[in-house]
Amino acid sequence: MDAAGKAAAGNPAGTEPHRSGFVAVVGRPNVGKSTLINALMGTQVAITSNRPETTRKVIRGILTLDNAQIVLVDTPGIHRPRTLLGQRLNDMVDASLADADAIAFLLPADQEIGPGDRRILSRLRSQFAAKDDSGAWSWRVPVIGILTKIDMLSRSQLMAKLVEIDQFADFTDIVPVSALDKDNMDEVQRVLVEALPEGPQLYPTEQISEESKESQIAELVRGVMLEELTDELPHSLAVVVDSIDYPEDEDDEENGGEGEDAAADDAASDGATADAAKQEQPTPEQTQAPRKARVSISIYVERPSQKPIVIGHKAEHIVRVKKKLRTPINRIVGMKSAMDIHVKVAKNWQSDPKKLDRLGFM
Ligand SMILES: Nc1nc2c(ncn2[C@@H]2O[C@H](COP(=O)(O)OP(=O)(O)OP(=O)(O)O)[C@@H](O)[C@H]2O)c(=O)[nH]1
Repeated sequence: MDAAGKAAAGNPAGTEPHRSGFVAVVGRPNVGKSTLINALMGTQVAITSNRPETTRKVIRGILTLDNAQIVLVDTPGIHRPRTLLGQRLNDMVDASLADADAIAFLLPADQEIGPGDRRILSRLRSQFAAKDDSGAWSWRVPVIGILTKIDMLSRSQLMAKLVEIDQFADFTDIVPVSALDKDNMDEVQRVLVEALPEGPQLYPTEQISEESKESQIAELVRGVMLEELTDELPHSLAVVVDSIDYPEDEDDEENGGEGEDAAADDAASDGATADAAKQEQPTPEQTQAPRKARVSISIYVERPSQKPIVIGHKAEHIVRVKKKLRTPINRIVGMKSAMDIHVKVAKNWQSDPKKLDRLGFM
């Protein structure tokens, strides 16, 4: 009996029980996890980019409906760890899977099922499935196969793809979707709700994310930076929001002083960063406008040679990041804000446990 059948059987009066729980969204890099979560949420909670492995933190979107609350756990791309960072990312995936009530396994319509998908499947099976006497796998939690990006397929290709996915794993259900075209989103939502156990609302209705303001801003800055950098820099970029100072905190001398020192350090190190530092100096307008929050952001690269690439000619990347993110950051901070962005070098941070801790990859 499916989840809906069970619910109806246990609920003779016919009123739908309230359901709630965690849905782990898994899939290989670039499969469309963030886009799907955003489309389900109807608001920007997870970053998207056309480059793989942009999702480095587990971000939860909390979707509150009349009959259910779905807590979406976005996972970093599951991949073979090559660095300590890779290992920690995989640990995060384990942690977000461990308390999952259901799993949404995303497979892209525009690519063949490949070794990456098989690796995820075997990992899910080892944690969530058992083989019965006949050799068939049965899941301990519902595992929904979601075929993403179906706008890229013709109708006949779609049918063939659904058959292929059906043969790939014993999914509890399979739903085709295009998050980009908002095609079949209602069905995804319905199937996810049905996969969840009965339970009360877990978070207040107005809460859409468990992320702190600092992490939300850091993710946004990182996403826009990756778009800016196209192919120039690999994923050796980490972003940390050091502080958000509201106007009443502005006379906190320690924070203000640190920001200026960092800008001065940047200026001293090379010409390109001097431009950026100039951009970072508060303008007279900023210093006279105390009703702005001050957001202090550090962007870490692994080598000094990467700094000018990140900053760009005449600090063009920094300027564009600020321009693109002004409105979303004002919204997160809750008032008008000014960004101080400093580009710093943390040598080999991807392999240094202490640096990883400091950069938030605990
Ligand atoms: N055509 C099409 N493209 C999509 C769709 N959903 C996502 N994409 C594109 O696929 C790319 C990757 O999407 P993301 O949502 O960032 O993928 P992700 O799985 O979160 O990626 P990682 O963070 O690397 O794990 C982006 O260029 C999206 O615009 C879709 O429904 N249709």
